[in-house]
Amino acid sequence: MKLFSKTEMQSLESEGVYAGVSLWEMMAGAGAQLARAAIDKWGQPKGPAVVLCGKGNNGGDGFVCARELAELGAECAVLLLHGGPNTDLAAAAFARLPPSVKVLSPGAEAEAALMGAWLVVDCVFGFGFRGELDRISTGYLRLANSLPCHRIAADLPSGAECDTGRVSPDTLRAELTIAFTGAKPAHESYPAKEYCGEVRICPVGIPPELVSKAGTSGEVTGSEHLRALLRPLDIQAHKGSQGRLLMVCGSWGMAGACVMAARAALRCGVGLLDIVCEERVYPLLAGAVPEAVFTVLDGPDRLFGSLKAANACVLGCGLGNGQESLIRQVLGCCPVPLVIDADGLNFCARTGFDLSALPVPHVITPHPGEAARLLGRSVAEIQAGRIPAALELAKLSDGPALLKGAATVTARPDGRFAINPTGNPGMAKGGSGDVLAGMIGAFLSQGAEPFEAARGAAYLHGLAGDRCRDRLSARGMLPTDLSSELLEIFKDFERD
Ligand SMILES: NC(=O)C1=CN([C@@H]2O[C@H](COP(=O)(O)OP(=O)(O)OC[C@H]3O[C@@H](n4cnc5c(N)ncnc54)[C@H](OP(=O)(O)O)[C@@H]3O)[C@@H](O)[C@H]2O)[C@@H](O)CC1
Ligand SMILES: [K+]
Repeated sequence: MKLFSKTEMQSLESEGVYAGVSLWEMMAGAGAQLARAAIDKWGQPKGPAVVLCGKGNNGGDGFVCARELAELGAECAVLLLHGGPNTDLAAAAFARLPPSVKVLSPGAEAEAALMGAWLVVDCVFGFGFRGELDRISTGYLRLANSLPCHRIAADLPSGAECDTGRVSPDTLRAELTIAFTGAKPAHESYPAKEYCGEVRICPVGIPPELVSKAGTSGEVTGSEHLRALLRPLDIQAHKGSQGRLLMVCGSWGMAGACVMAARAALRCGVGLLDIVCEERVYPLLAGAVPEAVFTVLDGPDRLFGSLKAANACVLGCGLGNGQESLIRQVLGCCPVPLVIDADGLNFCARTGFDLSALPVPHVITPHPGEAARLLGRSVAEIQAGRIPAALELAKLSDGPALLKGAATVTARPDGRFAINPTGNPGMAKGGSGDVLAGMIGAFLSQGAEPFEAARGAAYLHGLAGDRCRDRLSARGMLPTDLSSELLEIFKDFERD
């Protein structure tokens, strides 16, 4: 599914106008959809509706909605939070308000009306909002959030930034958000996603062929992207043709990370798995992953030989921070695509290693803590703007960056990004990331393009997690349970 940024939406609007649909028709469509959606969701009005309106076109949608609600028999008031409209379009909508719709300004009467509302329609800001909410909006949105009324948002909950998914404190908490024409990044990325409630996409008159042809830099990953990764196996396949993956993972005290990454990679069809490890962890790993071969480290020559033989390499899961020279050697001479996870990333953050100088394709897979270390920010800052953080990480490393967490964001250095819709809180457990790194490594070793490998693996990983939750509960499921669900998913794909 495409995600339209503010400028992408504006150019689509212009194309719509060029195709003969006026902006006024679009606004009339938006306001009507909003009123209809509220009635459709909550039935005939059981009390007054208050439409909170800003100065821009989102406010204009609100005036149309107020007229529609009044025509449906609702007692309705509009509250002009920032004075009269400042666009011709919104002004035209304002001029068409019927006399039965009360027009209020901030003050005691407005507060009393809001407190008695059955329905609050949020038309303060749409995709034009950026930065922080002003004092007046904050006060009224906070009041609206505290009331036992229904709340519907026009396009976006006011206080949520369209392109970044950032929110201000007191952003409207909607039960239902009507996204006009198409979804926006903020509908799918946290923290804004949490404020949207149910999101319905409603056309407002732009010809559908223009919408489907429009290019967007953001999208939501879907099963079609996974299908593209899971190509049918060649009837003449042999172990050498199914991808040879090298793992430089696991250490004394953290062998489990390597085991989980290795098993996940094998489950994703890797033909040959070679694990580089210290001598003392070899017996442990050999018992846990009998399918793998091992490069037991007794000198750099063995490492170089294994790297050269591989099609891809996973570096970092469970390596700890005592393996600097090993990590340095891999980063310094790896001739094949690389997944850099966990302690590989911590090494880069600690030493300032320039990931953009790597001569081979590479994917970085930080969780918010690792991302914070790489970008020199706090975890809270990363989480407040996950899309921009992922884009910045992709630029920093000059390769795809996958920022883990709810609605994982995979970004490319050129500004394109994908948000992952699968997964659940049951996956927030040590080991989940190791499984994901192994899966990405597997697809890379089988020749997938790095961004596609990362976003497809994230989708598959979350899908397996959702099936685990349904079977085992979110609380009780473990990262090691993901494997059995991968098998079921692959069976479904092979049957189709
Ligand atoms: N695409 C479609 O299909 C259709 C889209 N339509 C609708 O148009 C909406 C977009 O309208 P829009 O461009 O007028 O922007 P909108 O969100 O109303 O806000 C702009 C105002 O907010 C202000 N402002 C910004 N940040 C602020 C802050 N922090 N604190 C205070 N003020 C702040 C900003 O001020 P300025 O930056 O100009 O100083 C400006 O005055 C879209 O979401 C949808 O609802 C439909 O009508 C037709 C079909
Ligand atoms: K809004």
